[in-house]
Amino acid sequence: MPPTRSRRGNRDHNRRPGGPRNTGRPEDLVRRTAFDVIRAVETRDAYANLLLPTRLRERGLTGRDAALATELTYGTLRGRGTYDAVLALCSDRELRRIDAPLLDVLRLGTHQLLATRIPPHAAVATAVELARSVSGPGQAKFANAVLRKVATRDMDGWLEIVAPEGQGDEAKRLSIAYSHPRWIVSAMRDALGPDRGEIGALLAADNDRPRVTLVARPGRATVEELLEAGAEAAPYSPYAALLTEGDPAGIAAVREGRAAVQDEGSQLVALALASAPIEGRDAFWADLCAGPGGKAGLLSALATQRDARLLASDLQPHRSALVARAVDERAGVIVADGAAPAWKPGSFDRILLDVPCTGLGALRRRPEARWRRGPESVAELGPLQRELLGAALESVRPGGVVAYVTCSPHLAETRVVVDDVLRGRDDVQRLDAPAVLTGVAPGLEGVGDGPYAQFWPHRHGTDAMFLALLRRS
Ligand SMILES: C[S@@+](CC[C@H](N)C(=O)[O-])C[C@H]1O[C@@H](n2cnc3c(N)ncnc32)[C@H](O)[C@@H]1O
Repeated sequence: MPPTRSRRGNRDHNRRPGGPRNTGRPEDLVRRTAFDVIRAVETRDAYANLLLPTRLRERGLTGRDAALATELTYGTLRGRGTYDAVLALCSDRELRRIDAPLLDVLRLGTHQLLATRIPPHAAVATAVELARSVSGPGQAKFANAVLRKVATRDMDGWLEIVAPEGQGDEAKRLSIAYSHPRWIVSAMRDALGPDRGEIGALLAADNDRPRVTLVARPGRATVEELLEAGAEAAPYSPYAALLTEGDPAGIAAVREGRAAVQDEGSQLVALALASAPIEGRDAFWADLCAGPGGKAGLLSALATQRDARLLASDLQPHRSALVARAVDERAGVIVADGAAPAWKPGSFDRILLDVPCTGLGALRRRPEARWRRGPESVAELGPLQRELLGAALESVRPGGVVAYVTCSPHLAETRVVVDDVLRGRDDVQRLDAPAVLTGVAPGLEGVGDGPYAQFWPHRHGTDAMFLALLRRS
Protein backbone atom coordinates (compact mmCIF):
# COMPACT_ATOMS: atom_id res chain seq x y z
CA MET A 1 0.00 0.00 0.00
CA PRO A 2 1.23 3.51 -0.69
CA PRO A 3 2.10 5.55 2.40
CA THR A 4 -0.83 7.52 3.78
CA ARG A 5 -1.09 10.93 5.37
CA SER A 6 -0.15 10.81 9.02
CA ARG A 7 -1.42 13.16 11.69
CA ARG A 8 1.35 12.12 14.02
CA GLY A 9 3.89 14.54 12.67
CA ASN A 10 7.56 13.78 13.29
CA ARG A 11 6.89 10.51 15.00
CA ASP A 12 6.03 9.14 11.60
CA HIS A 13 8.70 10.98 9.69
CA ASN A 14 6.25 13.63 8.45
CA ARG A 15 4.89 11.37 5.77
CA ARG A 16 3.07 13.04 2.96
CA PRO A 17 0.12 11.83 0.94
CA GLY A 18 0.85 8.67 -0.97
CA GLY A 19 -0.51 9.52 -4.40
CA PRO A 20 1.88 10.79 -7.04
CA ARG A 21 2.71 14.46 -6.44
CA ASN A 22 2.16 16.43 -9.55
CA THR A 23 5.11 18.76 -9.76
CA GLY A 24 4.61 19.09 -13.49
CA ARG A 25 7.80 17.15 -14.16
CA PRO A 26 7.15 13.83 -15.93
CA GLU A 27 10.36 12.35 -14.51
CA ASP A 28 8.87 12.69 -11.02
CA LEU A 29 5.85 10.73 -12.10
CA VAL A 30 8.08 8.11 -13.73
CA ARG A 31 10.06 7.57 -10.52
CA ARG A 32 7.00 7.76 -8.35
CA THR A 33 5.36 5.10 -10.47
CA ALA A 34 8.40 2.83 -10.20
CA PHE A 35 8.46 3.43 -6.45
CA ASP A 36 4.74 2.69 -6.02
CA VAL A 37 5.05 -0.60 -7.88
CA ILE A 38 8.13 -1.59 -5.88
CA ARG A 39 6.26 -0.85 -2.64
CA ALA A 40 3.24 -2.85 -3.79
CA VAL A 41 5.52 -5.78 -4.59
CA GLU A 42 6.96 -5.62 -1.08
CA THR A 43 3.87 -4.89 0.94
CA ARG A 44 1.10 -6.76 -0.79
CA ASP A 45 2.86 -9.38 -2.85
CA ALA A 46 1.96 -7.68 -6.13
CA TYR A 47 3.59 -8.90 -9.33
CA ALA A 48 5.53 -6.13 -11.04
CA ASN A 49 4.82 -7.46 -14.53
CA LEU A 50 1.07 -7.31 -13.87
CA LEU A 51 0.81 -4.12 -11.83
CA LEU A 52 3.21 -1.90 -13.74
CA PRO A 53 1.28 -1.84 -17.05
CA THR A 54 -1.87 -0.85 -15.13
CA ARG A 55 -0.12 1.99 -13.32
CA LEU A 56 1.48 3.22 -16.55
CA ARG A 57 -1.91 3.31 -18.21
CA GLU A 58 -3.61 5.04 -15.28
CA ARG A 59 -0.93 7.71 -15.17
CA GLY A 60 -0.74 8.24 -18.89
CA LEU A 61 2.92 7.24 -19.13
CA THR A 62 3.86 6.10 -22.62
CA GLY A 63 6.88 5.82 -24.90
CA ARG A 64 10.19 6.77 -23.28
CA ASP A 65 8.59 7.57 -19.93
CA ALA A 66 6.98 4.13 -19.78
CA ALA A 67 10.26 2.50 -20.83
CA LEU A 68 12.14 4.36 -18.09
CA ALA A 69 9.56 3.50 -15.43
CA THR A 70 9.82 -0.16 -16.46
CA GLU A 71 13.62 -0.10 -16.38
CA LEU A 72 13.67 1.53 -12.97
CA THR A 73 11.09 -0.84 -11.49
CA TYR A 74 12.58 -4.06 -12.82
CA GLY A 75 16.19 -3.00 -12.34
CA THR A 76 15.65 -1.94 -8.73
CA LEU A 77 13.79 -5.12 -7.84
CA ARG A 78 16.39 -7.34 -9.49
CA GLY A 79 19.42 -5.50 -8.15
CA ARG A 80 18.31 -5.29 -4.55
CA GLY A 81 20.93 -7.75 -3.29
CA THR A 82 23.82 -5.80 -4.75
CA TYR A 83 22.35 -2.41 -3.90
CA ASP A 84 21.76 -3.34 -0.26
CA ALA A 85 25.40 -4.39 0.08
CA VAL A 86 26.48 -0.98 -1.25
CA LEU A 87 23.94 0.93 0.83
CA ALA A 88 25.07 -0.86 3.99
CA LEU A 89 28.49 0.71 3.48
CA CYS A 90 27.12 4.17 2.69
CA SER A 91 24.61 4.48 5.49
CA ASP A 92 25.49 5.22 9.11
CA ARG A 93 22.22 3.50 10.01
CA GLU A 94 21.79 -0.26 9.74
CA LEU A 95 19.54 -1.03 6.78
CA ARG A 96 17.03 -2.83 9.01
CA ARG A 97 16.60 0.40 10.94
CA ILE A 98 15.69 2.39 7.86
CA ASP A 99 12.00 2.89 7.18
CA ALA A 100 11.01 0.35 4.50
CA PRO A 101 9.65 2.96 2.03
CA LEU A 102 12.77 5.09 2.45
CA LEU A 103 14.99 2.06 1.87
CA ASP A 104 13.16 1.46 -1.41
CA VAL A 105 13.83 5.07 -2.42
CA LEU A 106 17.52 4.49 -1.68
CA ARG A 107 17.54 1.31 -3.75
CA LEU A 108 15.85 3.14 -6.59
CA GLY A 109 18.43 5.93 -6.37
CA THR A 110 21.28 3.43 -6.22
CA HIS A 111 20.00 1.65 -9.28
CA GLN A 112 19.96 4.92 -11.20
CA LEU A 113 23.46 5.78 -10.04
CA LEU A 114 25.08 2.41 -10.68
CA ALA A 115 23.16 0.86 -13.53
CA THR A 116 21.75 3.61 -15.76
CA ARG A 117 23.10 6.52 -17.75
CA ILE A 118 21.07 9.02 -15.76
CA PRO A 119 23.49 11.79 -14.72
CA PRO A 120 24.44 11.35 -11.03
CA HIS A 121 23.20 14.79 -9.98
CA ALA A 122 19.78 14.06 -11.51
CA ALA A 123 19.67 10.59 -9.94
CA VAL A 124 20.44 11.98 -6.49
CA ALA A 125 18.19 15.03 -6.80
CA THR A 126 15.16 13.05 -7.96
CA ALA A 127 15.67 10.37 -5.30
CA VAL A 128 16.00 13.01 -2.59
CA GLU A 129 12.82 14.66 -3.80
CA LEU A 130 11.08 11.31 -3.68
CA ALA A 131 12.44 10.69 -0.17
CA ARG A 132 11.05 14.09 0.89
CA SER A 133 7.66 13.21 -0.53
CA VAL A 134 7.63 9.73 1.01
CA SER A 135 9.30 10.28 4.38
CA GLY A 136 9.65 14.02 4.99
CA PRO A 137 12.50 16.58 4.95
CA GLY A 138 14.65 14.98 7.68
CA GLN A 139 14.81 11.72 5.80
CA ALA A 140 15.48 13.56 2.55
CA LYS A 141 18.69 14.89 4.09
CA PHE A 142 19.66 11.38 5.12
CA ALA A 143 18.92 10.09 1.62
CA ASN A 144 21.03 12.86 0.14
CA ALA A 145 24.01 11.95 2.34
CA VAL A 146 23.74 8.24 1.56
CA LEU A 147 23.30 8.62 -2.17
CA ARG A 148 26.16 11.09 -2.47
CA LYS A 149 28.39 8.38 -1.01
CA VAL A 150 26.97 5.81 -3.42
CA ALA A 151 27.78 8.21 -6.26
CA THR A 152 31.49 8.25 -5.40
CA ARG A 153 32.08 4.99 -7.29
CA ASP A 154 30.66 3.22 -10.30
CA MET A 155 29.32 -0.32 -10.21
CA ASP A 156 32.67 -1.98 -10.88
CA GLY A 157 34.29 0.11 -8.17
CA TRP A 158 31.65 -0.96 -5.66
CA LEU A 159 31.81 -4.61 -6.68
CA GLU A 160 35.52 -4.65 -5.94
CA ILE A 161 34.60 -3.67 -2.39
CA VAL A 162 31.36 -5.56 -1.69
CA ALA A 163 32.12 -8.69 -3.73
CA PRO A 164 35.90 -8.98 -4.08
CA GLU A 165 37.14 -11.95 -6.09
CA GLY A 166 39.22 -14.74 -4.62
CA GLN A 167 38.40 -14.14 -0.96
CA GLY A 168 36.90 -17.40 0.17
CA ASP A 169 33.13 -17.64 0.13
CA GLU A 170 32.43 -17.79 -3.60
CA ALA A 171 28.67 -18.40 -3.25
CA LYS A 172 28.39 -15.27 -1.13
CA ARG A 173 30.43 -13.25 -3.63
CA LEU A 174 28.25 -14.40 -6.53
CA SER A 175 25.14 -13.74 -4.50
CA ILE A 176 26.14 -10.09 -3.98
CA ALA A 177 27.72 -9.51 -7.38
CA TYR A 178 24.74 -10.92 -9.30
CA SER A 179 22.05 -10.06 -6.77
CA HIS A 180 20.63 -13.53 -6.18
CA PRO A 181 19.84 -15.06 -2.77
CA ARG A 182 22.62 -17.36 -1.79
CA TRP A 183 20.47 -20.50 -1.71
CA ILE A 184 19.59 -19.91 -5.36
CA VAL A 185 23.25 -19.48 -6.29
CA SER A 186 24.02 -22.85 -4.66
CA ALA A 187 21.04 -24.56 -6.28
CA MET A 188 21.94 -23.22 -9.73
CA ARG A 189 25.54 -24.30 -9.32
CA ASP A 190 24.45 -27.80 -8.36
CA ALA A 191 22.10 -27.92 -11.34
CA LEU A 192 24.90 -26.92 -13.72
CA GLY A 193 26.90 -29.88 -12.40
CA PRO A 194 30.08 -30.31 -14.42
CA ASP A 195 29.39 -26.96 -16.11
CA ARG A 196 29.35 -25.08 -12.80
CA GLY A 197 31.98 -22.74 -14.22
CA GLU A 198 29.10 -21.15 -16.17
CA ILE A 199 27.39 -19.98 -12.99
CA GLY A 200 28.35 -16.32 -13.47
CA ALA A 201 26.99 -16.33 -17.02
CA LEU A 202 23.77 -17.97 -15.82
CA LEU A 203 23.22 -15.48 -13.00
CA ALA A 204 24.01 -12.60 -15.35
CA ALA A 205 21.47 -13.94 -17.85
CA ASP A 206 18.83 -13.95 -15.08
CA ASN A 207 19.39 -10.21 -14.82
CA ASP A 208 18.86 -9.60 -18.53
CA ARG A 209 15.56 -8.64 -19.94
CA PRO A 210 14.14 -11.70 -21.77
CA ARG A 211 13.51 -11.33 -25.46
CA VAL A 212 9.88 -11.49 -26.51
CA THR A 213 9.28 -14.75 -28.33
CA LEU A 214 6.08 -15.46 -30.23
CA VAL A 215 4.55 -18.77 -31.20
CA ALA A 216 2.56 -19.15 -34.41
CA ARG A 217 -0.02 -21.74 -33.40
CA PRO A 218 0.19 -24.42 -36.09
CA GLY A 219 -2.68 -24.41 -38.54
CA ARG A 220 -3.85 -21.03 -37.24
CA ALA A 221 -0.91 -18.74 -38.02
CA THR A 222 2.47 -19.07 -39.70
CA VAL A 223 5.96 -17.89 -38.79
CA GLU A 224 6.03 -16.08 -42.16
CA GLU A 225 3.00 -14.07 -41.08
CA LEU A 226 4.84 -13.04 -37.91
CA LEU A 227 8.00 -12.17 -39.87
CA GLU A 228 5.97 -10.00 -42.24
CA ALA A 229 4.55 -8.22 -39.20
CA GLY A 230 8.08 -7.25 -38.12
CA ALA A 231 9.25 -10.21 -36.02
CA GLU A 232 12.58 -11.91 -36.64
CA ALA A 233 13.54 -15.54 -37.13
CA ALA A 234 14.05 -17.52 -33.91
CA PRO A 235 16.87 -20.03 -33.51
CA TYR A 236 15.15 -23.26 -32.46
CA SER A 237 11.41 -23.76 -32.57
CA PRO A 238 9.83 -24.17 -36.01
CA TYR A 239 6.86 -22.15 -34.75
CA ALA A 240 8.75 -19.29 -33.08
CA ALA A 241 9.64 -15.72 -34.04
CA LEU A 242 11.36 -13.02 -32.01
CA LEU A 243 9.84 -9.63 -31.45
CA THR A 244 12.72 -7.22 -30.91
CA GLU A 245 10.60 -4.12 -30.65
CA GLY A 246 6.98 -3.09 -30.41
CA ASP A 247 3.97 -4.44 -28.64
CA PRO A 248 2.93 -8.05 -29.38
CA ALA A 249 -0.67 -6.85 -29.37
CA GLY A 250 0.21 -4.78 -32.44
CA ILE A 251 0.34 -8.03 -34.43
CA ALA A 252 -3.02 -9.19 -35.80
CA ALA A 253 -2.32 -12.91 -35.27
CA VAL A 254 -1.56 -12.27 -31.58
CA ARG A 255 -4.65 -10.11 -31.13
CA GLU A 256 -6.76 -12.83 -32.70
CA GLY A 257 -5.29 -15.61 -30.53
CA ARG A 258 -3.76 -17.44 -33.50
CA ALA A 259 -0.31 -16.57 -32.18
CA ALA A 260 0.87 -15.78 -28.66
CA VAL A 261 3.83 -14.77 -26.57
CA GLN A 262 5.64 -17.96 -25.50
CA ASP A 263 9.20 -18.70 -24.48
CA GLU A 264 11.02 -20.91 -26.98
CA GLY A 265 11.95 -23.46 -24.30
CA SER A 266 8.25 -23.80 -23.42
CA GLN A 267 7.42 -24.35 -27.07
CA LEU A 268 10.11 -26.99 -27.43
CA VAL A 269 9.09 -29.11 -24.45
CA ALA A 270 5.52 -29.21 -25.79
CA LEU A 271 6.79 -30.06 -29.26
CA ALA A 272 9.01 -32.80 -27.82
CA LEU A 273 6.00 -34.41 -26.17
CA ALA A 274 4.12 -34.27 -29.46
CA SER A 275 6.96 -35.92 -31.38
CA ALA A 276 8.16 -38.45 -28.79
CA PRO A 277 7.96 -41.98 -30.22
CA ILE A 278 4.94 -43.91 -28.96
CA GLU A 279 3.50 -47.26 -29.95
CA GLY A 280 -0.07 -47.64 -31.18
CA ARG A 281 -2.99 -45.22 -30.87
CA ASP A 282 -2.22 -41.50 -30.90
CA ALA A 283 -5.59 -39.89 -30.41
CA PHE A 284 -5.98 -38.69 -26.82
CA TRP A 285 -3.64 -36.12 -25.33
CA ALA A 286 -3.84 -34.47 -21.93
CA ASP A 287 -2.29 -31.45 -20.27
CA LEU A 288 -2.86 -32.02 -16.56
CA CYS A 289 -1.49 -28.72 -15.19
CA ALA A 290 -2.57 -26.54 -18.06
CA GLY A 291 -3.20 -23.07 -16.61
CA PRO A 292 -2.82 -20.43 -17.94
CA GLY A 293 -2.63 -22.37 -21.20
CA GLY A 294 0.60 -21.46 -22.99
CA LYS A 295 1.62 -25.02 -23.76
CA ALA A 296 -1.99 -26.22 -24.08
CA GLY A 297 -2.52 -23.62 -26.82
CA LEU A 298 0.34 -25.07 -28.83
CA LEU A 299 -0.54 -28.70 -28.08
CA SER A 300 -4.19 -28.28 -29.00
CA ALA A 301 -3.24 -26.78 -32.37
CA LEU A 302 -0.87 -29.69 -33.04
CA ALA A 303 -3.44 -32.23 -31.87
CA THR A 304 -6.04 -30.80 -34.20
CA GLN A 305 -3.62 -31.04 -37.15
CA ARG A 306 -3.05 -34.68 -36.29
CA ASP A 307 -6.68 -35.52 -35.71
CA ALA A 308 -6.04 -36.07 -32.00
CA ARG A 309 -7.85 -34.33 -29.13
CA LEU A 310 -6.44 -32.54 -26.13
CA LEU A 311 -8.01 -32.53 -22.70
CA ALA A 312 -6.58 -29.62 -20.73
CA SER A 313 -7.19 -29.39 -17.01
CA ASP A 314 -6.10 -27.34 -14.04
CA LEU A 315 -6.97 -27.36 -10.37
CA GLN A 316 -7.82 -23.65 -10.37
CA PRO A 317 -11.07 -22.62 -12.06
CA HIS A 318 -9.74 -19.18 -13.02
CA ARG A 319 -6.67 -20.74 -14.60
CA SER A 320 -8.80 -23.24 -16.50
CA ALA A 321 -10.80 -20.28 -17.80
CA LEU A 322 -7.57 -18.82 -19.21
CA VAL A 323 -6.77 -22.19 -20.80
CA ALA A 324 -10.15 -22.17 -22.54
CA ARG A 325 -9.13 -18.94 -24.28
CA ALA A 326 -5.84 -20.41 -25.50
CA VAL A 327 -6.96 -23.71 -26.98
CA ASP A 328 -8.99 -24.36 -30.12
CA GLU A 329 -12.57 -25.59 -30.12
CA ARG A 330 -11.69 -29.29 -30.47
CA ALA A 331 -9.95 -29.30 -27.08
CA GLY A 332 -11.77 -30.06 -23.85
CA VAL A 333 -11.05 -27.89 -20.80
CA ILE A 334 -11.97 -28.98 -17.29
CA VAL A 335 -11.20 -28.13 -13.68
CA ALA A 336 -9.61 -31.19 -12.10
CA ASP A 337 -7.05 -32.30 -9.58
CA GLY A 338 -4.32 -34.01 -11.57
CA ALA A 339 -3.25 -35.89 -8.46
CA ALA A 340 -6.69 -37.51 -8.07
CA PRO A 341 -7.64 -38.43 -11.63
CA ALA A 342 -11.29 -38.19 -12.62
CA TRP A 343 -10.54 -40.38 -15.67
CA LYS A 344 -9.81 -44.09 -16.03
CA PRO A 345 -6.23 -45.34 -15.74
CA GLY A 346 -4.51 -45.57 -19.11
CA SER A 347 -6.85 -43.05 -20.77
CA PHE A 348 -4.24 -41.01 -22.65
CA ASP A 349 -1.58 -41.54 -25.29
CA ARG A 350 0.44 -38.41 -24.52
CA ILE A 351 0.41 -36.39 -21.30
CA LEU A 352 2.05 -33.08 -20.52
CA LEU A 353 2.72 -32.62 -16.82
CA ASP A 354 4.06 -29.11 -16.34
CA VAL A 355 4.06 -29.22 -12.55
CA PRO A 356 3.82 -26.31 -10.12
CA CYS A 357 7.42 -25.43 -9.21
CA THR A 358 9.54 -22.63 -7.79
CA GLY A 359 9.90 -20.97 -11.19
CA LEU A 360 13.63 -20.52 -10.66
CA GLY A 361 14.06 -20.99 -14.40
CA ALA A 362 12.09 -17.85 -15.19
CA LEU A 363 13.74 -15.28 -12.94
CA ARG A 364 14.29 -13.01 -15.96
CA ARG A 365 10.55 -12.53 -16.30
CA ARG A 366 9.67 -11.95 -12.67
CA PRO A 367 12.12 -9.52 -11.18
CA GLU A 368 10.86 -9.90 -7.62
CA ALA A 369 10.52 -13.70 -7.67
CA ARG A 370 14.01 -14.43 -6.38
CA TRP A 371 13.34 -12.60 -3.11
CA ARG A 372 9.93 -14.07 -2.55
CA ARG A 373 10.57 -17.73 -1.96
CA GLY A 374 13.05 -19.42 0.33
CA PRO A 375 14.62 -22.86 0.02
CA GLU A 376 11.72 -24.30 2.01
CA SER A 377 9.47 -23.80 -1.04
CA VAL A 378 11.38 -26.51 -2.89
CA ALA A 379 10.66 -29.02 -0.15
CA GLU A 380 7.05 -27.86 0.11
CA LEU A 381 6.38 -28.54 -3.57
CA GLY A 382 8.10 -31.93 -3.64
CA PRO A 383 5.22 -34.13 -2.43
CA LEU A 384 2.75 -32.60 -4.91
CA GLN A 385 5.21 -32.96 -7.79
CA ARG A 386 5.69 -36.65 -6.94
CA GLU A 387 1.97 -37.27 -6.54
CA LEU A 388 1.19 -35.61 -9.85
CA LEU A 389 3.86 -37.61 -11.67
CA GLY A 390 2.64 -40.87 -10.13
CA ALA A 391 -0.92 -40.05 -11.19
CA ALA A 392 0.17 -39.06 -14.72
CA LEU A 393 1.99 -42.37 -15.13
CA GLU A 394 -1.23 -44.17 -14.19
CA SER A 395 -3.23 -42.00 -16.59
CA VAL A 396 -1.11 -42.81 -19.64
CA ARG A 397 -1.67 -46.13 -21.42
CA PRO A 398 1.14 -48.65 -21.87
CA GLY A 399 3.15 -47.47 -24.88
CA GLY A 400 2.21 -43.83 -24.28
CA VAL A 401 4.42 -40.99 -23.03
CA VAL A 402 4.41 -38.53 -20.14
CA ALA A 403 6.47 -35.33 -20.38
CA TYR A 404 7.47 -34.19 -16.89
CA VAL A 405 8.30 -30.49 -17.17
CA THR A 406 9.40 -27.80 -14.75
CA CYS A 407 10.31 -24.19 -15.24
CA SER A 408 13.12 -24.68 -12.77
CA PRO A 409 16.53 -26.31 -12.99
CA HIS A 410 16.59 -27.08 -9.25
CA LEU A 411 17.65 -30.73 -8.98
CA ALA A 412 15.18 -31.41 -6.17
CA GLU A 413 12.31 -30.47 -8.52
CA THR A 414 13.68 -32.09 -11.63
CA ARG A 415 15.69 -35.29 -11.81
CA VAL A 416 15.34 -36.12 -8.11
CA VAL A 417 11.54 -36.16 -8.42
CA VAL A 418 11.62 -38.32 -11.54
CA ASP A 419 14.21 -40.69 -10.11
CA ASP A 420 12.26 -41.01 -6.85
CA VAL A 421 8.98 -41.78 -8.61
CA LEU A 422 10.56 -44.29 -10.99
CA ARG A 423 12.59 -46.05 -8.30
CA GLY A 424 11.43 -49.65 -8.08
CA ARG A 425 9.23 -49.37 -11.21
CA ASP A 426 10.19 -51.41 -14.24
CA ASP A 427 7.22 -50.33 -16.36
CA VAL A 428 8.58 -46.89 -17.30
CA GLN A 429 11.34 -46.16 -19.78
CA ARG A 430 13.20 -42.88 -19.81
CA LEU A 431 13.39 -41.68 -23.42
CA ASP A 432 16.37 -39.65 -24.62
CA ALA A 433 14.81 -36.18 -24.29
CA PRO A 434 17.77 -34.27 -25.86
CA ALA A 435 17.59 -36.57 -28.92
CA VAL A 436 13.83 -36.00 -29.28
CA LEU A 437 14.39 -32.25 -28.93
CA THR A 438 17.07 -32.28 -31.61
CA GLY A 439 14.57 -33.99 -33.91
CA VAL A 440 12.30 -30.97 -33.42
CA ALA A 441 15.03 -28.31 -33.41
CA PRO A 442 18.06 -29.59 -35.36
CA GLY A 443 20.33 -26.72 -34.30
CA LEU A 444 19.77 -27.27 -30.59
CA GLU A 445 22.81 -28.13 -28.48
CA GLY A 446 23.75 -27.97 -24.83
CA VAL A 447 20.59 -29.39 -23.24
CA GLY A 448 22.46 -32.33 -21.72
CA ASP A 449 23.54 -35.84 -22.59
CA GLY A 450 20.23 -37.45 -21.70
CA PRO A 451 18.01 -38.98 -20.72
CA TYR A 452 16.82 -35.65 -19.28
CA ALA A 453 17.04 -32.27 -21.00
CA GLN A 454 17.75 -28.93 -19.36
CA PHE A 455 17.52 -25.55 -21.12
CA TRP A 456 19.56 -22.59 -19.87
CA PRO A 457 18.97 -18.85 -20.26
CA HIS A 458 22.65 -18.11 -20.78
CA ARG A 459 23.05 -20.78 -23.46
CA HIS A 460 19.73 -20.80 -25.24
CA GLY A 461 18.16 -17.46 -24.38
CA THR A 462 15.17 -19.43 -23.05
CA ASP A 463 13.79 -20.07 -19.60
CA ALA A 464 15.56 -22.90 -17.76
CA MET A 465 12.97 -25.56 -18.64
CA PHE A 466 13.54 -29.16 -17.61
CA LEU A 467 12.12 -32.10 -19.58
CA ALA A 468 11.90 -35.81 -18.89
CA LEU A 469 10.09 -38.03 -21.42
CA LEU A 470 8.77 -41.19 -19.76
CA ARG A 471 7.20 -44.04 -21.73
CA ARG A 472 5.00 -46.64 -20.05
CA SER A 473 5.45 -50.24 -21.04
C1 LIG B 1 3.69 -24.36 -14.12
S1 LIG B 1 1.99 -24.03 -14.16
C2 LIG B 1 1.54 -24.65 -15.73
C3 LIG B 1 1.85 -23.72 -16.89
C4 LIG B 1 1.15 -24.13 -18.16
N1 LIG B 1 1.48 -25.49 -18.53
C5 LIG B 1 1.45 -23.21 -19.32
O1 LIG B 1 2.28 -23.55 -20.17
O2 LIG B 1 0.84 -22.14 -19.39
C6 LIG B 1 1.35 -25.20 -13.05
C7 LIG B 1 -0.17 -25.25 -12.99
O3 LIG B 1 -0.52 -26.37 -12.18
C8 LIG B 1 -1.72 -26.09 -11.54
N2 LIG B 1 -1.90 -27.05 -10.44
C9 LIG B 1 -1.40 -27.00 -9.19
N3 LIG B 1 -1.75 -28.10 -8.50
C10 LIG B 1 -2.50 -28.86 -9.33
C11 LIG B 1 -3.17 -30.10 -9.21
N4 LIG B 1 -3.16 -30.80 -8.09
N5 LIG B 1 -3.85 -30.58 -10.28
C12 LIG B 1 -3.90 -29.87 -11.44
N6 LIG B 1 -3.28 -28.68 -11.61
C13 LIG B 1 -2.59 -28.19 -10.56
C14 LIG B 1 -1.58 -24.65 -11.13
O4 LIG B 1 -2.85 -24.07 -10.91
C15 LIG B 1 -0.84 -24.05 -12.34
O5 LIG B 1 -1.75 -23.49 -13.23
